[in-house]
Amino acid sequence: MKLSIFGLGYVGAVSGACLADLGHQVTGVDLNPEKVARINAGEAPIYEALIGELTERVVSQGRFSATADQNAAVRDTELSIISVGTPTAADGSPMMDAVEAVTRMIGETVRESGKAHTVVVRSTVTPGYCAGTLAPVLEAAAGRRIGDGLHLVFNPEFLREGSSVRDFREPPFTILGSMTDEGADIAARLYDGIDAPLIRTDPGVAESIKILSNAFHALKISFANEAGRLLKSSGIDATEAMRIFVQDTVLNASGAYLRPGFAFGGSCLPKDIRAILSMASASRTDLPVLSAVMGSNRAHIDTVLGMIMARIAEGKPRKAALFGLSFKPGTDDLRESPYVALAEKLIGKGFDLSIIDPWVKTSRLLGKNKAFIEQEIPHFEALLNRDLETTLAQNDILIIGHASAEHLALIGEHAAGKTVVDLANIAALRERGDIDYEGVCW
Ligand SMILES: NC(=O)C1=CN([C@@H]2O[C@H](COP(=O)(O)OP(=O)(O)OC[C@H]3O[C@@H](n4cnc5c(N)ncnc54)[C@H](O)[C@@H]3O)[C@@H](O)[C@H]2O)C=CC1
Ligand SMILES: O=C(O)[C@H]1O[C@H](OP(=O)(O)OP(=O)(O)OC[C@H]2O[C@@H](n3ccc(=O)[nH]c3=O)[C@H](O)[C@@H]2O)[C@H](O)[C@@H](O)[C@@H]1O
Repeated sequence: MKLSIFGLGYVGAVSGACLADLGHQVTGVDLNPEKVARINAGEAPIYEALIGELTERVVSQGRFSATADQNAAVRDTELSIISVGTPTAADGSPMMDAVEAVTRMIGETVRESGKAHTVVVRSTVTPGYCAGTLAPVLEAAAGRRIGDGLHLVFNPEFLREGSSVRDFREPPFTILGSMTDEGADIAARLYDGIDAPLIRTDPGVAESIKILSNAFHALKISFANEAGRLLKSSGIDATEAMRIFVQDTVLNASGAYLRPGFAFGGSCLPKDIRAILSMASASRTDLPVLSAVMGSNRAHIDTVLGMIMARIAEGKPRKAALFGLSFKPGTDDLRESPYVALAEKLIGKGFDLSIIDPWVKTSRLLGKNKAFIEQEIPHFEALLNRDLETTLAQNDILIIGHASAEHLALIGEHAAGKTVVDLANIAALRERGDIDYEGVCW
């Protein structure tokens, strides 16, 4: 199938390369010329496992290219995927401007061409949005009704950053929330070759499944972390309790997101919780549990800050090394990273902080990711990835968010006599008797 993808961020760049790999002819479009140039040079605009080599291969095979010419991309293809960003607006609701602008442009282009076209929305939207808001926009711009050679499908994406190519290839399910049967038939052809249950439903149900999944992930993490804080206060090993707890797959749906650890973050879970809360507020629906999730997450970061400040109260200098800055290992995405939040709090308390994260290379940061870290910690480049040996030698407080196996080995060599605040449950550190060790939930 010849298809276009609008928005070459995590979702668009990964979907574009993976769909090209499935045999489709893919044209990517982005407003950011650097992302377009990178794709055409065979380079992925994001940094994580597998995507670099996959992009290089499908671009060199001529199956994936990028352009800034939006109209040509629509004219030359039969289906357009929308995967532009939907960041949080000031009132907590997701900003739909980019989704709407792209939809309008697609509609106007198909009005001129007179050809059939299918629009597949992959960006996360609030329940009811496609049928209630986007369909009228598309129909008005195209000058035709949906069903008249024009289709609108909401097709949620479930990939996780850091494992996005694998997640694209092995999704839990493929959901097509289509306004027409023919639209679902056309969109289903995208995923020929993907071995996952294919579920057809209406757009509102599909939109709900996506946003509820993310809310449930955040809720589970908060639950596991609160369990961790509670059990630690009673001297009980939360890791062991939850290790056994998740073995119940009869009454508990899955063990994912239920291991106590550090706070959650990233560009999706916090954003989608805010989207749900703004929707609830607009409809005057009281959601006491979901309203508390972000507060619980912040309390978790403050608990770790408290552990570190307790050492300062004991006389240690305000100087620490933080391992891990991206929101999780295996990616350089810093957006709403809880490690950035922790770093910012420590800097605010006057710490001389060194940050080590081999995944984050300042020269590679782009777009919203770059803007986020520049706003949160303007001088981050000066703190990041100083010489590792020197950092380990000069810091008495080591905070382990995430670190490579190689770095963990070096940390182990330098840890004797130091304070280690472990957010990642590193057994090799936890089991040692010669360090001032404190785990976040154990
Ligand atoms: N990052 C993730 O793991 C996942 C994200 N999602 C959802 O997918 C959507 C996209 O997320 P990301 O890829 O992370 O966003 P992103 O912020 O990494 O990328 C969005 C891209 O859209 C581009 N863009 C904005 N307006 C445009 C326009 N008018 N025309 C063409 N390009 C335009 C931006 O320049 C940017 O490159 C969001 O709704 C997000 O909630 C869904 C599942 C997973
Ligand atoms: O809609 C989205 O954008 C995506 O959001 C999340 O994906 P992502 O944010 O990339 O990564 P996750 O692995 O879900 O991690 C999110 C946060 O939760 C934390 N986490 C994850 C797993 C866990 O067991 N515990 C935990 O604290 C991570 O460290 C991270 O801060 C969802 O999990 C994806 O299914 C979804 O497609």
